[in-house]
Amino acid sequence: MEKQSRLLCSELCVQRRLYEVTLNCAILAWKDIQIAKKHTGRAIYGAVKAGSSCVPVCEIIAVQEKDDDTPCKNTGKWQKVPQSPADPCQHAFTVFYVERTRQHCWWCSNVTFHCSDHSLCLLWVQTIREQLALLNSERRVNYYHTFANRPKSLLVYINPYGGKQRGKQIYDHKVAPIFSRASISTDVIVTERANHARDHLKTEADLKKYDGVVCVGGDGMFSEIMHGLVSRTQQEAGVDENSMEETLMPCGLRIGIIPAGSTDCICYATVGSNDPVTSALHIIVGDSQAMDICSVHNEDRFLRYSVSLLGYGFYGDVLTDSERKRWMGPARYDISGVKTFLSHRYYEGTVSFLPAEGNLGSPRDKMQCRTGCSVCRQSSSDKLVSKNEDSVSDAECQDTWTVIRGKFLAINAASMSCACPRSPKGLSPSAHLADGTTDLILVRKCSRLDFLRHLLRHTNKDDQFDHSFVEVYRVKQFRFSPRYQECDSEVDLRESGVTGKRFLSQICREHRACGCMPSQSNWNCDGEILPHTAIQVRVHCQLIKLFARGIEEQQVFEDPYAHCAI
Ligand SMILES: Nc1ncnc2c1ncn2[C@@H]1O[C@H](COP(=O)(O)OP(=O)(O)OP(=O)(O)O)[C@@H](O)[C@H]1O
Repeated sequence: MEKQSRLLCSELCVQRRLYEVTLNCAILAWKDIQIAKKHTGRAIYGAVKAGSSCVPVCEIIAVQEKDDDTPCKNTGKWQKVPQSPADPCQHAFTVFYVERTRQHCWWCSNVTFHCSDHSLCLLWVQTIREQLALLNSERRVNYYHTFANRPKSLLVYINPYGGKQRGKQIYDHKVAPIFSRASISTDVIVTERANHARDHLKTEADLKKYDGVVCVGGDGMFSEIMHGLVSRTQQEAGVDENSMEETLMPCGLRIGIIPAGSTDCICYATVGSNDPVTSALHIIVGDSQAMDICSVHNEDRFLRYSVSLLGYGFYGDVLTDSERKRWMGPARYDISGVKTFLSHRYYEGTVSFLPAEGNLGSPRDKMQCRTGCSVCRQSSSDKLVSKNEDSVSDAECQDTWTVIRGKFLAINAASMSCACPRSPKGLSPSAHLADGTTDLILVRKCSRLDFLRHLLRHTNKDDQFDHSFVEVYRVKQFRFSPRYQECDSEVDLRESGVTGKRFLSQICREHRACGCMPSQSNWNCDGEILPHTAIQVRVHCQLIKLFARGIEEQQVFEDPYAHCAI
């Protein structure tokens, strides 16, 4: 690692012990002078070992000069302000910074440095602020990651009814105070109805005023925001969303997710936790994680975008059933899951897909998408090259489509691992967030016991694809058509939201041969039911960016002082 030249180095007090405090453009480090004399061992980042600690400048949230008459931050108690000019605690400044805790969670820690000289105190505050300001004017790389600009102004949408209906409380108590500490200005809109945020983003919002959009809610709320932003971007670029062939325009604004829903899968897959403070800190430090989006069409009609799961058969049926049990709360997913499993329905149809080529790995290569993922980085540079060279488009590769007909218990397309606390590995553990592909998983008709074995493997270490009745492909596009084509009356029923008994009885009337087994399932598109079963799906590489950095690997840090050129 390249050594950085020192900007400041002073002897300052922390809790009345003398520390050598050093700042360079990458790191702020402080070392207990007495302890350091005794120990020469290596220190672990973020932990106070052998009396030394450090924090990367890009993870400093703010620095504040401490008023003499405020309570001491470190003890929370009021302390007498020393009068003697020689008192080393007379002037102080506090640095707020990111500290990692358990399981990818972050929290806002702080340390207060004291000194006797006011001008020295001011110099430290000013120099740290200058370094933070530089983060906005240049892209910096820390140990693992390139940082984009920190946001200064955000548009925040809060769903007050998501999850346990605590969205507003979570934002007001946990997020707003740290945004304000980091001097981020916000315009907050508490939604009044479903699709309020989507419609506002699509038509009204003055997006030029903001550096990002924040969604406080669950996956459904995120989907609203993503649809609003993607559609607005296409409108402004004159791109027709109904045309499958059009290349969609990437969105300029990043999206932050403050988790306040029931499942918060997208947040979990992109940050590694569903903790609101962690997400707020990722927003403040200006993280940037690109993400693919699938467009879903029926013929020449755009239906929806998807970022996580498109599921037909099992997951479609679970969602359809659970929608009728909304009054049960989150328990409905378990009940509908068991019911759907016991009904053991299979569906006939044809799946065609365009396989991913090149260095995009395979769904079974056990390469997990993590911060700075090399597969996603490669896709990003491939995307740039193909844009510049106008290379072979997917449309010219028509002859490589693969066609599979059969009876399926489930057809799933996972554009990310879909890991969540219930299924820590997710539906496709090696799926990538931003490689321009989706993992198409076909579970063919099999016995109930075999299907149960497959489902259980989502929760243990065994390979869930290692069954004769499961196939998995990494694809760029796919199509599905059910064996029994849907008639207009079925689509009308779905679109008008009439589901349940009436819908099933309609199908059973039309396909008497199947007894009470419906001939078609529904597509579950990121938790929404699609009105059509015959769909065409195309993955758009890195169409949006989130204020996230993907899931960080277990950290092994080097000696912070190695970077300080001390
Ligand atoms: N003010 C509102 N009133 C009613 N519904 C709303 C409102 N604002 C947003 N919604 C809708 O509520 C739905 C569910 O919200 P959200 O995703 O935040 O929570 P959830 O469903 O509990 O969590 P998850 O999606 O993670 O399971 C979203 O689809 C969104 O469109």
